[in-house]
Amino acid sequence: MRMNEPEAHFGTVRRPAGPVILDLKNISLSFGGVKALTDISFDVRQHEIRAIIGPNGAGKSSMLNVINGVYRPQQGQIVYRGEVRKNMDVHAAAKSGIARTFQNIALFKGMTVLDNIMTGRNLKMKSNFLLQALYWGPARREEIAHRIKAEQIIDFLEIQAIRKTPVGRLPYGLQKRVELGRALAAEPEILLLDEPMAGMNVEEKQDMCRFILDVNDQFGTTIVLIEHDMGVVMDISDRVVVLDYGKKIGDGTPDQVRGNQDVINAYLGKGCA
Ligand SMILES: Nc1ncnc2c1ncn2[C@@H]1O[C@H](COP(=O)(O)OP(=O)(O)OP(=O)(O)O)[C@@H](O)[C@H]1O
Repeated sequence: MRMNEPEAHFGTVRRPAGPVILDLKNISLSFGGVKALTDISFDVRQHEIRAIIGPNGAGKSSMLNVINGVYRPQQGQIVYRGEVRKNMDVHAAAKSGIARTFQNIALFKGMTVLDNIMTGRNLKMKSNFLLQALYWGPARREEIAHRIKAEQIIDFLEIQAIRKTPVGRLPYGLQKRVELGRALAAEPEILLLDEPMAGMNVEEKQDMCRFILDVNDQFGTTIVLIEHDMGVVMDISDRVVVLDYGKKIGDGTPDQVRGNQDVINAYLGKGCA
């Protein structure tokens, strides 16, 4: 639907998707006797918004955890930016430009919004611990540069008014926005979002949709997201992959997936369309 030509969404014009940036080939992952993923293959194109959907326990979070190196699949291959990734761990994934948010917010609740977003810059910091502790010379200049970047993200996400507020005091929807900000602070090439709208009211969902589309459009960030709200998924995604019991049962544009009988059956069977 939106692979080759930009379309208007929430008032923005989408940039066209580029070449394949992430290729997942025949991924299988088990936990003891539980098969979380069985022979899953799909790819992600540069700049696209790629959704992973499926009923509870389908393997969606496991898939994200494979992509960012939390889990190592027993079988299969991951090709990122044309290179087969071996022994990927979370740190290596983050360093190579893959950032994520979590289903349950993972922020430092006692710290301010600004400080939480600054933690997202850690991987970009070059000066050593001693220089940072002394706040001297290069460390000071670096800190200032990182703060400027953090402030730009705060402006982009329209959270200037709460930049000094401890995150734990914020309503849930704003905490989710701060979490997005922290992931953006790493300037990722691929952003993995695990249920970015979970627990939000309609207005908060609309805001989050707009920010996801703006991130994708203005920074060119490739986005892979898990989301249960079908309206949102079908509205903002370029392509959707559907999992059920750890197997892939559908893959295509929102229209193709909507008309896929296996997908309809899986959702009707679980009663959560
Ligand atoms: N760390 C783990 N140890 C054991 N089993 C796990 C682990 N993580 C996931 N599983 C199992 O793998 C399967 C897929 O789980 P996963 O959380 O990936 O599904 P999901 O589609 O994200 O579900 P939900 O929508 O409920 O979050 C489930 O049967 C789950 O119990």
